Amino acid sequence: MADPNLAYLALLLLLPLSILFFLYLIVRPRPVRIPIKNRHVFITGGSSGIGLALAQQAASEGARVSILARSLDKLEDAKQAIRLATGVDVAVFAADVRDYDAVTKAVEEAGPIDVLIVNQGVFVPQELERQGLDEVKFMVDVNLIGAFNMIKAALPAMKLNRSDRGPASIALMSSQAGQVGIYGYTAYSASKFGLRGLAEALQQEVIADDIHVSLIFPPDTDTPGLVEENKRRPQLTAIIAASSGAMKADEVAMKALSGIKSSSFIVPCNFDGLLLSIATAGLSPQRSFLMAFVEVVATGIIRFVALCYQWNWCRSIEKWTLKNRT
Ligand SMILES: NC(=O)C1=CN([C@@H]2O[C@H](COP(=O)(O)OP(=O)(O)OC[C@H]3O[C@@H](n4cnc5c(N)ncnc54)[C@H](OP(=O)(O)O)[C@@H]3O)[C@@H](O)[C@H]2O)C=CC1
Ligand SMILES: CCCCCCCCCCCCCCCC(=O)[C@@H](N)CO
Repeated sequence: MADPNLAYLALLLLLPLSILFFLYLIVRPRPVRIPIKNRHVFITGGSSGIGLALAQQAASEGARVSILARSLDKLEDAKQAIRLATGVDVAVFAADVRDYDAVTKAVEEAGPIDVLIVNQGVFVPQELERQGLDEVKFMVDVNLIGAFNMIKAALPAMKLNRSDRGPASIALMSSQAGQVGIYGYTAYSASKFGLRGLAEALQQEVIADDIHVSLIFPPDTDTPGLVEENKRRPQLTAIIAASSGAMKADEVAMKALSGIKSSSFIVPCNFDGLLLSIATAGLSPQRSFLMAFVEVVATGIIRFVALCYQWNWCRSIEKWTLKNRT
């Protein structure tokens, strides 16, 4: 005689397994591998911090690498550093991403791109009430409009002969502050949230051309940019941002590159980032059926954890305000 407990157990196992199988059937777009070796990787903001680490890793994996930034001096220094570390020469392009004509010229000179990494970014933290609109516009222009300029300039040649050249990637460097708004980051968070809208819509437009979009979400990362930022970061910004541990530029570059290679749409960089990505999954594509399963099962409990973070942040703001109000 069959044990009824066993029957319950079988049912209990059957439910998650069938959800898993269902997700395996339906996740779209399907994951693809995006090779790096012998391909043209073009990195904006490639002369410093995360971009420089990405350029170095891509070069050491056998890619043909181009880097773009404003200062030619910093580009030449980066080129030298990459040559020393890898023995590989990268091509450098001095242009401001806010200048569409300059960017178009650079992209034409560099030749058709297989992997475009839009990584340039500026961050000037400040309460909106105290921040000038010039700084607000600066961040939106460089971080968001700069991404539009780069993609518009690169896309036509990226699409050309794609079927002979294999799958391509457009990766955008967002930030955890592009998944949750943080005190002192009104303009910065808006620019980075903006990249998400751009990326979700763009992925639908270019999937038929075998182009795969990735959005990367690093926490605080030890770079020259962060050193500058820290000189004027409001205390509360630092307190709240410390909710996610800091990373090294090399670690972020490694996570980013492996996310790009596996064509992941959302690329978190650490464990808090993974929780954050599940909490904010929304209607983004998820190419991994395993991650899709984790999202389906864990979203409720992670929302609970997210509300605890909000509670904690609000408490920090209250305490800080009490202490600093005369
Ligand atoms: N460091 C951090 O804590 C985090 C950073 N990020 C994001 O990662 C990206 C890289 O940050 P990070 O490595 O710290 O930055 P850095 O400040 O160290 O480097 C920024 C790079 O972007 C270039 N750049 C800046 N403005 C422009 C422009 N208008 N046109 C072309 N290039 C430009 C810089 O060169 P030049 O000045 O010569 O133009 C430099 O190469 C940014 O998008 C940032 O928002 C995300 C999360 C955390
Ligand atoms: C559901 C559970 C969630 C748990 C984790 C939440 C952690 C959020 C921390 C956000 C930190 C934002 C840092 C931005 C860094 C950056 O972009 C700058 N250094 C550049 O300006």
